[in-house]
Amino acid sequence: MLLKFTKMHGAGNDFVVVDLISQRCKLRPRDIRKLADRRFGVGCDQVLLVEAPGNPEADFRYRIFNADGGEVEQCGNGARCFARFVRDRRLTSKRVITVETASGMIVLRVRDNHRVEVDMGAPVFEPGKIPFERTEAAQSYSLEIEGGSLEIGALSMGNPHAVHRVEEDVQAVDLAHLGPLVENHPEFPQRVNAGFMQVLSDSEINLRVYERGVGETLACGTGACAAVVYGITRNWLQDTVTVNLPGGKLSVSWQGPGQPVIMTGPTAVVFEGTIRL
Ligand SMILES: N[C@H](CCC[C@H](N)C(=O)O)C(=O)O
Repeated sequence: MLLKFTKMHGAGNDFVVVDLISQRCKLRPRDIRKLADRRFGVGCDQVLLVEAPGNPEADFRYRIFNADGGEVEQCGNGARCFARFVRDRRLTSKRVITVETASGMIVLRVRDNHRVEVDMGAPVFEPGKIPFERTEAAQSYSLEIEGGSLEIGALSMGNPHAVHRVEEDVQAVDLAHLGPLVENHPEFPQRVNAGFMQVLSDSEINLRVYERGVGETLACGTGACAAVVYGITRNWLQDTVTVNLPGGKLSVSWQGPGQPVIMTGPTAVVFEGTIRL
């Protein structure tokens, strides 16, 4: 089977985007893994599928698959690239695009210079909905790791996040060692994205994310949202924050519980291609 795709990235978090409206084909997990494979395929952190909506309120359905082939609920950097992709391919001329995802509806607003603003919806703190095996929601939790403990915030942005504040330079964190220990911690039954943030001021953080199903990525949109929400709940941050990630900067705003998290950032098209699956 020949499949047309577009390679894109949002602040270095890279994607293979496939229009399944114009091309009718069924992708199995092994096809997703091949698309994402950086040697035997195209190579990306996530594969994004563009489909016709099931919900009449939505313009499109947006499905997200990690490089390991697993389908996930949300991808913030991918949502921005999704908006650019559907307009570049003339699937819509709208600048405000409503999209159906596995974790609910999100709204994409196309801004200038290929930047896109995403209403990511409200964060969820109930442990059972993250999911995180604790009985009570708390501002922070002590996670037992290798005989020690890590203080984390835990919340869902549609997908699960654990965020730890480091006092030192975030570049000094041994993410290759700590990341998988958090990602696969038994108290996160669907695994978790592990964020490590360094607070520079009440309006700027450095962040690195070891993503569930991928490993460390150059940027994580939902991870940036989760880190800012955690920082605001701990009174370390005010309501609009610049998030410096290894691959670029995102702007994240949140006005408090029950309110949506608004994330704005860049999109880039790298190349278009056809792959034989
Ligand atoms: N690895 C994430 C999905 C992609 C999230 C990230 N790329 C973003 O921009 O939000 C998960 O398993 O929940």
